[in-house]
Amino acid sequence: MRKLYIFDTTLRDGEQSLGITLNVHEKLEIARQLVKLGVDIMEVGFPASSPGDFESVQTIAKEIKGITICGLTRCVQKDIDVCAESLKYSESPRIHTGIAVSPLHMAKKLRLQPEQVIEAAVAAVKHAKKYVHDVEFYAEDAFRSDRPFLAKILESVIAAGATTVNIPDTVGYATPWEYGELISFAKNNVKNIDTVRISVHCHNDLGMATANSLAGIAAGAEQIEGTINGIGERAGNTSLEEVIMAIYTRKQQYNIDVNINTKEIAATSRLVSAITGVPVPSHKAIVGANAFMHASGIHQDGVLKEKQTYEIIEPETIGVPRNEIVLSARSGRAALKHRLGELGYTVEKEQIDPLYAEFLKLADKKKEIYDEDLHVLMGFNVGGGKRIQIKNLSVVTNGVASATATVTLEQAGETLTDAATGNGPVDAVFKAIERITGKTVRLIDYQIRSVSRGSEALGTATVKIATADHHVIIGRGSSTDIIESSAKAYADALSKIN
Ligand SMILES: CC(=O)SCCNC(=O)CCNC(=O)[C@H](O)C(C)(C)COP(=O)(O)OP(=O)(O)OC[C@H]1O[C@@H](n2cnc3c(N)ncnc32)[C@H](O)[C@@H]1OP(=O)(O)O
Ligand SMILES: CC(C)C(=O)C(=O)O
Repeated sequence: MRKLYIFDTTLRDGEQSLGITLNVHEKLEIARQLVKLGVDIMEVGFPASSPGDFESVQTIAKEIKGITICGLTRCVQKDIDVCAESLKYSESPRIHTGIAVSPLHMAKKLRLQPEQVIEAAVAAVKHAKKYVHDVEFYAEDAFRSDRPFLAKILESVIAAGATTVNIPDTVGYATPWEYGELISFAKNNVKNIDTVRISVHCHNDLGMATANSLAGIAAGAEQIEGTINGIGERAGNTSLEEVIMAIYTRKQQYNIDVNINTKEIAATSRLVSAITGVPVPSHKAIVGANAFMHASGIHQDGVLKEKQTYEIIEPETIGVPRNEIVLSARSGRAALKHRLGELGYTVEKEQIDPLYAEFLKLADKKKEIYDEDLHVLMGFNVGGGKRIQIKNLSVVTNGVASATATVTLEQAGETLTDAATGNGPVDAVFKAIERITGKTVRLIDYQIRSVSRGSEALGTATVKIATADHHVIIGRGSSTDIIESSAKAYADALSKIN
């Protein structure tokens, strides 16, 4: 069976999604989960882009072992030097360098002649080879390139030492049959292509990234690049979980396999969504909340008679266990621990009592506790070591555009109370928290959404703030009361300011 290499770029191209900036701790947490998932290569940043990204790549290169760690560069010597420096401690470093190859990009963006582009590409690959053996070359906007020129530049970089060639559909313009043809073209027309690995990298502008990637794989590509939940520049990248499960589910027919621990897919998707603040649509393939729900009578009847009538993937395969026990305020620690275990959480002995207390508080407000509630409970209340914790709050609204909030919070072991007015309840709460903590920030974004089911569904608030030195920080908080969620989210964000 042919092996397909999985190249995850959640921490590079995924982070290029509008509004996402991850700090080193957040990137490291996702990187650790990607190891559990079993990806073959992870691209973790563009080290020359900022000192923060350099630090993230360097930290991941130091901490994450047993997997290839990759950094992106332009065909610019300084980018490559910085990238090599950031990857210095990796056991298996890869430099991913490249340049645009379409007539449009070369003429209008790079303002270079095609021959100059080839020179820059060859020089970059040779320069990267001075540092690492494993050099991937990307031919940006390859889908809109002139094919003879594409063949020429790929031959040149292979001769210069590239070990993988990436043939992207940078702007998501291809259709599956055309993208398959592009990969076949490269296989049949580029000298020595069989000495390197071909990689596919697709964007989702026309909603075809997964289909195009599969067409590329069918045409002979050995590596697929994508992101968890499909996040990325503009309409996003190929969703890795979709390609992985398409290959996994149909491996007998296509004779291709992936070396992925599929049981970690749901957990990885949840973590990426929680850390980036980008929600997963409920109908999203594989990881959407409804992906394994059967709503209409004929389907339910079919599934009860034989699961396979409407189920092509068993939810357990991606780490979503079937639920046979109902959790409520009448459940005990054993049932709670059992279900959390099924959902993939390890609960230490000393965690169970505080966790159970939180569980009961929630269960008293809700009839039934769903898995989504448990994920929130685990994410926000256990082992988080949050330094600012909301203890109490009350809000009085005085007309349509004015409110007064009184907040009590715990910060560094002290319990503090203050009040503030604002142009609405949430604004007043945020101002009261700022007064107590003495931290003044700029609110860039604020969102609230329901994350569970039932009449008292949990609302999760996500706030994005910018500090005076322009660091962007995301905070989250959940409660059945949306003002409390908002307060918790704000406190969570302020807790992360150094
Ligand atoms: C398709 C992709 O996803 S590519 C990856 C995108 N990622 C990023 O852009 C990372 C974040 N970017 C950055 O931090 C900055 O843009 C930097 C550090 C890379 C460059 O910053 P600056 O030096 O200020 O350049 P700026 O961004 O204004 O313009 C890009 C320059 O690189 C050139 N360039 C673009 N791509 C390449 C390339 N692959 N190889 C060589 N040169 C390139 C452009 O032509 C332009 O050159 P010019 O200034 O001579 O016109
Ligand atoms: C940098 C390259 C690989 C890229 O992201 C693209 O072409 O979309």
